[in-house]
Amino acid sequence: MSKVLVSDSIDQAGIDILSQVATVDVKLGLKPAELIEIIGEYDALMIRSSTRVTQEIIEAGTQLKIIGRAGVGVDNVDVPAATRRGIVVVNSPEGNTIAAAEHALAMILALSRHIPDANASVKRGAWDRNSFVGAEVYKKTLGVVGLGKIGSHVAAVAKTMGMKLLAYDPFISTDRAEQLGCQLVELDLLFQQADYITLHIPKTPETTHLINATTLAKMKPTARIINCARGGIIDEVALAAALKAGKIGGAALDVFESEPLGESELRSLGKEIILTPHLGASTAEAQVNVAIDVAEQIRDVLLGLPARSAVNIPGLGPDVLEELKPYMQLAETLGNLVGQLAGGRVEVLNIRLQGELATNKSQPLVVAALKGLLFQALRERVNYVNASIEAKERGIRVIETRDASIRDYAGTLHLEATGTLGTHSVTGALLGEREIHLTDVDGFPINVPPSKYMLFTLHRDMPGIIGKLGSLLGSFNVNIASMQVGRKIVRGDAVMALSIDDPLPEGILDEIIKVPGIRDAYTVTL
Ligand SMILES: NC(=O)C1=CN([C@@H]2O[C@H](COP(=O)(O)OP(=O)(O)OC[C@H]3O[C@@H](n4cnc5c(N)ncnc54)[C@H](O)[C@@H]3O)[C@@H](O)[C@H]2O)C=CC1
Ligand SMILES: O=C(O)CCC(=O)C(=O)O
Repeated sequence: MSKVLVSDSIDQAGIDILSQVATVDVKLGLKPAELIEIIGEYDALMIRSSTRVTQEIIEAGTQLKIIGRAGVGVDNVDVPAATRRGIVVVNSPEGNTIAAAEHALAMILALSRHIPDANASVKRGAWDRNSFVGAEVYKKTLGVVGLGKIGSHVAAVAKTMGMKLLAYDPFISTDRAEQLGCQLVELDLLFQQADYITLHIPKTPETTHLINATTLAKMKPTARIINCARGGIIDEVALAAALKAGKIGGAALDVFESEPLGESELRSLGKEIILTPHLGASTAEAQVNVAIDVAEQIRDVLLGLPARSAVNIPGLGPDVLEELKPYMQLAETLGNLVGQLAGGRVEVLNIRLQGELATNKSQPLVVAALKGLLFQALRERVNYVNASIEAKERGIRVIETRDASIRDYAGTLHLEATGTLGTHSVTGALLGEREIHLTDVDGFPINVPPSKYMLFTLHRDMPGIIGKLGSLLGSFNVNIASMQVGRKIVRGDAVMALSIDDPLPEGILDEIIKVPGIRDAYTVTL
């Protein structure tokens, strides 16, 4: 049974899902050295934001197949190191969107009305109404930096509070911004005009210290900055200095350059600053959402299925991936089959997407086919993450064609590869949305579900051949589960596809080829 290590606190709903397929160990508060010492035993690691998954940890995780981040930001995971090792990194892109957006909105209002300090003052026994005169957000300008999932929700709610919205996001269209009631502007203009600036961007080299002494100097002296995105987007030293000097009006921070926040000037400031300990995603609802979302993906990957929100494989929306998943399994099975029929050293893999598949995104299917093709060479080391890189390193060229015409099935996938055993092709389709069927081998029509052990023969369609093959297999104690012959013309060439219960014993292929009429025989394990 697989083993999963959960090293940050995760909702029980996630643990329950993982427990369906794995032994789950929850070990919180591990020091890096302790994690390095034990990670080698685990197939999966599930974290939130406290565990830093460094290259060293990834290298020590010799069995690791997947790292699941129960949240959005994966900046606490060395994703390139994981990719190099073929480890899938998944997150929950939407599970905590509302929670983080509502935290930012709460920060805006709490900062405007001095709620934390007023509350603390009453609790101390005072009744001071003069020190806490606030400001209204109505008709004020909110500058949203990053109009993605969280930024959009903040904008939508702020709009209903009567705020004027400016937004900066170089990757969002004017149309989308307009739909949200935002005016897309350059960053400098947003800094100059906004009364509130809320950050909803990832931390990248471009966004690190985006808010610094220079940009702070462009803002209104009354401007309030909210950061519920990532620490390090704001230069904390510059922010503390600007607040002290009255160059800006206030700040509310949920995230910090270093977490937990250590010694910091920020702690010494008064009601102009609100600090929360990275609580953006800390709602009961969000924690259930992210735990389920990520645990399901870990479960799927441990079962050999693709993950819907992998950050280090060519991404597709979860809906598209969910729809493509059965076809990805078809592609992988066909890749594995054609790879074994063709033998090693495949240089070109031809993939034809037929029918409804022709209009689909092909990349996941190509990746899945390559994963199958390379399985014999790399076994468990090949996965959806590294299949393309491994194929490229082996000089395998992929040629993709599309044919939208519908034949017998809504969508079929045809793979052809040339290797040390010659050129071979296989075609497959889905029956009833999920059931894989082989519909063609080497140009001969068949209709069989793939099975773990299979035998294919190329033979002359003539009386007695099936009986002879059956007797031969029987003499080697090989039990045939099913058999089908595919032929184009009567008494011409034909292909026989047999499902057998056990692997074919050593040496039997040579005997099969000696049967008069049989020209070639191949055995595969799927
Ligand atoms: N405080 C907390 O507990 C939480 C924090 N987060 C953080 O919130 C941030 C936003 O998350 P989502 O909205 O889910 O992400 P998202 O990916 O939906 O949106 C990010 C937006 O930032 C934009 N962007 C990227 N680079 C930019 C740049 N240089 N300038 C301006 N815009 C840029 C992108 O185009 C995108 O629209 C992330 O950093 C995430 O890690 C998310 C959840 C909880
Ligand atoms: O797990 C958490 O509480 C942090 C959430 C977060 O920062 C994120 O999802 O990016």
